[in-house]
Amino acid sequence: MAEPLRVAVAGLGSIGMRVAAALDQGIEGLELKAVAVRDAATAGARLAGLRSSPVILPLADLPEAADIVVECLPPSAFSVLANAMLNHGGKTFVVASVGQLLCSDGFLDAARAADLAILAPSGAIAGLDGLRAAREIGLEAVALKTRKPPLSFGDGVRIGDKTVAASEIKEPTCLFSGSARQSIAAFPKNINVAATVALAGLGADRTSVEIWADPGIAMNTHEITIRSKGGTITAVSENLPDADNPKSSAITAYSIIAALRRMESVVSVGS
Ligand SMILES: NC(=O)C1=CN([C@@H]2O[C@H](COP(=O)(O)OP(=O)(O)OC[C@H]3O[C@@H](n4cnc5c(N)ncnc54)[C@H](OP(=O)(O)O)[C@@H]3O)[C@@H](O)[C@H]2O)C=CC1
Ligand SMILES: O=C([O-])CC(=O)C(=O)O
Repeated sequence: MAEPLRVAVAGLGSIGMRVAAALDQGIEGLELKAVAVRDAATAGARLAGLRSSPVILPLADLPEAADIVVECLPPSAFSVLANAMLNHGGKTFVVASVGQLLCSDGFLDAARAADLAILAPSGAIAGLDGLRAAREIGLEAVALKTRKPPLSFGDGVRIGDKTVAASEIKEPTCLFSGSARQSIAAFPKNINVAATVALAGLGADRTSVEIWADPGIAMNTHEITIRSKGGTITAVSENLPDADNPKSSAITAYSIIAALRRMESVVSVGS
């Protein structure tokens, strides 16, 4: 039997902790070998419930220790890991902070040159299967409308050049309208899904995005509308905010776990 592939998880927050726990529970063909945390003093508590004993390493050392590195970091920590991945060709980089792929100039070209495989799971959005097919027949327009409860943007919500308390937003309020690239710059922790849609479809500048804070909803809601020569697809995801981090939808971690499970499965459905 082949040796299991070694997996490292970067960042043990709301998403990373669930991914590490799933690997610990067992995903065929994969083995949790290493993790990176911001503060080593918290690592013991985070790893206490696991059966396996992954080594705790600095971010930049993860690529050496693993065949697959799963990034679950805040956007600000992404580039340290991404640059380290470039020095380790032939590995797989599974990315949660997908927006950073649009922000890092030249990273995708460098990854191609380094034979680095980048995998962006669907995360908090559904409908990418249809988007991929529509791209093949001929895309005409792709639009993403994201609505979240005000608290999903944090205590302070940015509206134009002002920041207001989430509790002060009493009606649906448009926070942003523009391209996917601009949306990531404006809301890096809230709209990675725009980058995922852009990469699968019309690109960062031709994918249009609206972001709304809506006190009337409880779910992080993403609606994607795809117009192509094959017709129109509309897909709506209504996601529970993650209990540990309401900016992120709870389903996101499970999309990464599902992507890891697919790597070694005999049948691949819906790709
Ligand atoms: N693709 C998608 O559809 C989605 C993507 N996301 C993105 O996924 C990413 C992870 O989200 P989430 O888990 O909710 O975020 P969290 O803030 O819950 O977790 C991030 C973790 O990274 C840790 N960390 C910070 N700096 C470092 C460092 N230098 N080295 C190692 N660990 C570090 C933090 O440590 P500490 O706890 O000590 O601060 C924290 O535990 C974010 O960028 C988020 O925007 C989110 C939702 C959907
Ligand atoms: O989790 C979500 O609903 C979406 C999100 O934060 C992101 O795309 O960054």
